[in-house]
Amino acid sequence: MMNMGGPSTVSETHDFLKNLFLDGDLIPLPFQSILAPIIAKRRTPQIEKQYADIGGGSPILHYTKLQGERMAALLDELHPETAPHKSYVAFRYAKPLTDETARQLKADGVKRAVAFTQYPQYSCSTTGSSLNELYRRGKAGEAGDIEWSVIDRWGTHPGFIEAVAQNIERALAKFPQDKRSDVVLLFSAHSLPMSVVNRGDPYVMEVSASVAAVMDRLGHSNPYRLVWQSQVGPSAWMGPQTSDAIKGLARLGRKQVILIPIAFTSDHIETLYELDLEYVKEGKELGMEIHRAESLNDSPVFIRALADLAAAHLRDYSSGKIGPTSIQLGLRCPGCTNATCGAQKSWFARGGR
Ligand SMILES: C=CC1=C(C)c2cc3[nH]c(cc4nc(cc5[nH]c(cc1n2)c(C)c5CCC(=O)O)C(CCC(=O)O)=C4C)c(C)c3C=C
Ligand SMILES: [Fe+2]
Ligand SMILES: [Fe+2]
Repeated sequence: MMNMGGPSTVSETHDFLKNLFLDGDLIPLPFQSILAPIIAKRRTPQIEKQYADIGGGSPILHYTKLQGERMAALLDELHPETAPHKSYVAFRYAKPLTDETARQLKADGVKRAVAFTQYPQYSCSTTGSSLNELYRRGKAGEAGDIEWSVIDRWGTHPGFIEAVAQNIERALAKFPQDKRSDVVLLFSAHSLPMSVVNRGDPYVMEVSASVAAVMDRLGHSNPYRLVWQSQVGPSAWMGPQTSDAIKGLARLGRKQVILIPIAFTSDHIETLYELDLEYVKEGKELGMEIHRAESLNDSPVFIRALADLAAAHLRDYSSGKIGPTSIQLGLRCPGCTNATCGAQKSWFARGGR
């Protein structure tokens, strides 16, 4: 279960930020190993305060473990040929880090594993970075002798779409019935720098596909937009920004809104701090009735979707219908200049050999 992770306690915030700013696949910096600790140190107090305000840490480890354990139990029933199944968590910036998990796989004598991204939509900055790190560890022999395959994206899987749609329906039910069809559905995803979008990163297209699939499932019952949040730094990022969109809707008199996190499956500061504490509050001050759809967290519909995805992957892989990775993973972004991306894709295409 690959994801970025988050500080489980406030005191882990600094190490989390340091690992994040050290990642050249996410933020390429000149003199990275010198600059990263300086930037991390400078940002730590502000981000620590945000984690303190949402209850003292990120719930991502709790939910990822829970999702993985429940998925593995379902998988034993859905695909008994490869049972027993066991889930491991490999985070990119928080414990358990990918190198620690690699050593655990080796110690447990694992011979077959699926690198399962927990980001529904693919970006080189997220899933790509996790795969690059796993490739480095695997190639160095840290994970032992494993036959690898990869589930690298699943943003339009019907079970995932169903789980999101059900959470939207629950949020819609909070509005009076006669006003419900006027409520604006504001899908919000973490933004990307335009330099990454223009390199040909598939994330914006894949998030859009998720939104289109959710709206199909809802029978296009409401007006909607896809907006982008959490940009950092002075460069140009994908817009419109979520906070500007909320203010704009208020100005236009569209004062009933549901915010929907669409690119992350468990709660984190973007939902609990940025959406709930900042934007929902801002919206209310502008006289809006604004609610947030819940994150997927422990949604049984979502966990069943993870198990279905894994079962289909194992079945199709065993029968030779699919290779170790999706066909789409094999294509580097037209503007990619990161040699690790190329080496990583070839390594996983050979099953990690
Ligand atoms: C699908 C989700 C995410 C994408 C895509 C993404 C790209 C991306 N992020 C940065 C820079 C930062 N991200 C930070 C924190 C952070 N990012 C995501 C998700 C995605 N990022 C999450 C869930 C978090 C954790 C915070 C939380 O909500 O719990 C940070 C650190 C926080 C800060 O200093 O503000 C930075 C920096 C870039 C540059 C990027 C694409 C290239
Ligand atoms: Fe981010
Ligand atoms: Fe790349």
